[in-house]
Amino acid sequence: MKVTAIIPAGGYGKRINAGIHKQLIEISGKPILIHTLEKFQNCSCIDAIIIATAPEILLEVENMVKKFNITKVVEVTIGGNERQDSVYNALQMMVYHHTEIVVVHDAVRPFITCEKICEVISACKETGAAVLAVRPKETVKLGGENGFVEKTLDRNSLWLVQTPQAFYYTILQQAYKKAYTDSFYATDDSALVERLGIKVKVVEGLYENIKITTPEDIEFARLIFERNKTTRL
Ligand SMILES: Nc1ccn([C@@H]2O[C@H](COP(=O)(O)OP(=O)(O)OP(=O)(O)O)[C@@H](O)[C@H]2O)c(=O)n1
Ligand SMILES: C[C@](O)(CO)[C@H](O)COP(=O)(O)O
Repeated sequence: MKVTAIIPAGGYGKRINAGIHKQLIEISGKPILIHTLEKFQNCSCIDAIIIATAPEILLEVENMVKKFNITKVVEVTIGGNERQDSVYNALQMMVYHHTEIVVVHDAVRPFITCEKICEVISACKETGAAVLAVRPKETVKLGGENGFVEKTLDRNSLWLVQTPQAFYYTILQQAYKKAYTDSFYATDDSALVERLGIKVKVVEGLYENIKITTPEDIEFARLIFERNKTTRL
């Protein structure tokens, strides 16, 4: 089965506000986007990669892909206003790059491993839809009115969802079609698939697979890269 990764890289990073698109911030000598792409390039479970990025950095991203020899990239397309729009644009490119399985992964989660990518794909092959997720480490409360706690949630049935998320192409395409018909927006792809009544399998993720979101995440990311460099020696 052919597996294509979609890498949404069309955001800016307002919460980090670094003066450049956060996926282009250099850590350990390379842009975050390249660190992420290299994980997919060097993973035998992935056949092709499609990137959706902001129009103002599209040329820069294309040049980076060439410079760092990310040869699995078959298309760099324009992203949209929301993450969902960026993934949708990339999904439309499958008309030219036929695939059976689609794996969506945030450009700003550079600590993913090939092992976890392959695990999510295997679960998807069995079930049609699978996501990576970790269990909350802390007690989780539901907020009520005026800053008071409504109640304490049962942690054992909660998951913090990450990417990659893998789907049969036909399922994801149908989920996106329905979402746009209903003007429905969500923060991840599996939420659209759930609306079709399809069960999404959870694969245990990695706490280290952070989404670089706020300024302290950049500091965490630098530390993880430094540690990885030393442990590899
Ligand atoms: N219109 C958008 C918004 C986000 N993304 C991508 O979706 C992933 C997760 O987005 P996140 O980092 O949460 O959002 P950003 O929009 O990049 O950050 P912010 O909300 O702080 O501006 C990132 O790889 C980001 O580039 C995208 O492709 N298109
Ligand atoms: C898709 C995602 O990475 C799963 O955690 C996340 O939902 C994206 O979050 P965002 O901050 O809403 O872009």
